[in-house]
Amino acid sequence: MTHVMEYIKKLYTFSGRKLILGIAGMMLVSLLEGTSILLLAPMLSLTGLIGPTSDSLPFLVILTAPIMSWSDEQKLTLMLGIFVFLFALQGAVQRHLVNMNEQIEQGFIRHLRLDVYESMIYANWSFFLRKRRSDLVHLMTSELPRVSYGISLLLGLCTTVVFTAVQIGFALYLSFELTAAVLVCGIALALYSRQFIRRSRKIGAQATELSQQCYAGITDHLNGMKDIKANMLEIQHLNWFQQLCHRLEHNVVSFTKLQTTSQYYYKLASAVLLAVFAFFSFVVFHVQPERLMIIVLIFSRLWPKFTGLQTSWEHLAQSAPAFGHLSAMQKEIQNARELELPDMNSGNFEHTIRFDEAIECRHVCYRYHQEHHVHKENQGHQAHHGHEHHVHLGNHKHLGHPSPYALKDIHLRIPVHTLTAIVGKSGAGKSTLVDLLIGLIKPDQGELLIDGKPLTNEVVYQLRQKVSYVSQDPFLFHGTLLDNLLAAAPNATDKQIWDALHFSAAEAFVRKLPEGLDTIVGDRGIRLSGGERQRIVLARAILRQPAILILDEATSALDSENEALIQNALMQLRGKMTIIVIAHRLSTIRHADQVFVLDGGMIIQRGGYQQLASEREGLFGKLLHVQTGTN
Ligand SMILES: Nc1ncnc2c1ncn2[C@@H]1O[C@H](COP(=O)(O)OP(=O)(O)OP(=O)(O)O)[C@@H](O)[C@H]1O
Repeated sequence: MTHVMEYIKKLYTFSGRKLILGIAGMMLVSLLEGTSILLLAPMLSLTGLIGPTSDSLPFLVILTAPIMSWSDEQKLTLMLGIFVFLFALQGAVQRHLVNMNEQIEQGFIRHLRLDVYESMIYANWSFFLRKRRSDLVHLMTSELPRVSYGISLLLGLCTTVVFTAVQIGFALYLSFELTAAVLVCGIALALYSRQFIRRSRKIGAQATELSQQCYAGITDHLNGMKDIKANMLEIQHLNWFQQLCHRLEHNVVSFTKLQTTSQYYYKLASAVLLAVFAFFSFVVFHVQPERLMIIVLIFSRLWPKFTGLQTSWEHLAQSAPAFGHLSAMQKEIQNARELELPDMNSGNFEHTIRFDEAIECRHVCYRYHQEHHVHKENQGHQAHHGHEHHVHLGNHKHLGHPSPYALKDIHLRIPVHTLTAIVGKSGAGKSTLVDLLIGLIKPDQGELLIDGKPLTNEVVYQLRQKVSYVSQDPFLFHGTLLDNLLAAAPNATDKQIWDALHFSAAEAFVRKLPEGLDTIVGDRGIRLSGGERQRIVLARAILRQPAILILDEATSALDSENEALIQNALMQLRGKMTIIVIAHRLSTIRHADQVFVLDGGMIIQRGGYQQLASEREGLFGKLLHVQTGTN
């Protein structure tokens, strides 16, 4: 419950006085309701249902003294009038408070949701490398609503506690001994019911784990649907999902069973207690009927409150693991925060880097942390066998041996307005080097310089503002072609858009589409071919008019004709833009000003294309030989 307390504090910080006001208001409502119940006694007395009450209910004497001379009819009218007034007032105040509480609750949830999303979006890239995307989706769409529900329960619980306390006060006034006896029984039952709370928490923890697995599995399956279908793996995935569904079902049913059991105990206790009280009141204490009637009335209102408190508490305990999970994730996300994003459009934003000389790497080393590998293994287990998934929260926890260096002693200089090519075998470290050049990951050793100045946290966003990066796995979101293009440059004109499409050799195919720029591209651009997707993403990159254009295997899916068109377009940008190209097809980098050849995370060759091509014993020469078949 520590995490629940943490969020109560946050709620108080967020809502401030309103929260206290809400609780105070609820006290007033309880008071009004209590008073209106007390009024039942004089009413019953007036109607003759119960006898004279002066001895047993002293407050009646005080209440009825000023109207003693009135006729019974007048007294009853007044009593009924007050009764209706109190109930109406109580209803109105309650209505207002319920609305206010809902506003507090929803406002807090909005604040929480935005806070998590904002921290997530500003978390560094390393965070995303070690986290499963589905876990983040799960957090936002499943755990947050559970926390929201928990907060709503908590507010309800506060209200019920206040309400019950006030009613206990009235009951104590009416009959101290009997109310005390009810309280002792209530407390005894609550203590006995602690086991239900413990079990609720356990069920809640299971619910978190199962729903996390469900999100992860479904995401994996949907992402790999083509492979699943093509390799006829449907049955395996269906079996896995069936098992998970059984566990989810069992989880929910167990919680309902637990709740109905505890409610049954409370009901049973209520009947037994009422019978025992009635018996002792009549036979042993000889309590007058009117007092007994009021006590029964209060008991029948008080006991359901106890039951309600128990039920809410169990629900809260069931949601508590979601609070714990959210809290841990929030801390981890906060720790991974890259830096505050400056307001680029504000007049105060100062561009301290100009990038008019070069980007340099000086003796840079980098390695992915070992936990990534562990994480990858877990993903497989989790998706297919439902094994428990251990997530390391807070500070990085390194398991096993450190992973090998993905980059070792990288020393290079990329002058502005040149075309630089990075080549090497698969896994050589090319993409890692590019991630490093744009500050997505930070070197473990060595440094990165822009125009001779270190690339610090403060300037990394300035650098990225100047970069357009086309990754190996280009991303298009579900929307029209135009939406996707405008995402990068919202103010681009029609001409700029068509120029960019022309540049990326996409103009012809877009013009042929029946819907043109209004064509919906589907999830991740699934309705386009691989090559079409690459060309649209390239157009989008150009539309930003970047100072640095980075193409990571950006034309790998293109036919030679379209690739040649793009090569020509890139040639025209030479001298105007800094271009960094990662390519497997060496023919595409023939015009590069300089080439770096990577192997095992190290630069093993560097120089001009022709120079490297002539070094036949070098890796570049060998790769070229394999690709062109020349000697
Ligand atoms: N997220 C990651 N976690 C752990 N190791 C990684 C991660 N990404 C890459 N690696 C490892 O770092 C090394 C370099 O990978 P990188 O992706 O930079 O190679 P690459 O030269 O771009 O390969 P390719 O040409 O196949 O894209 C590889 O050994 C790879 O297994």
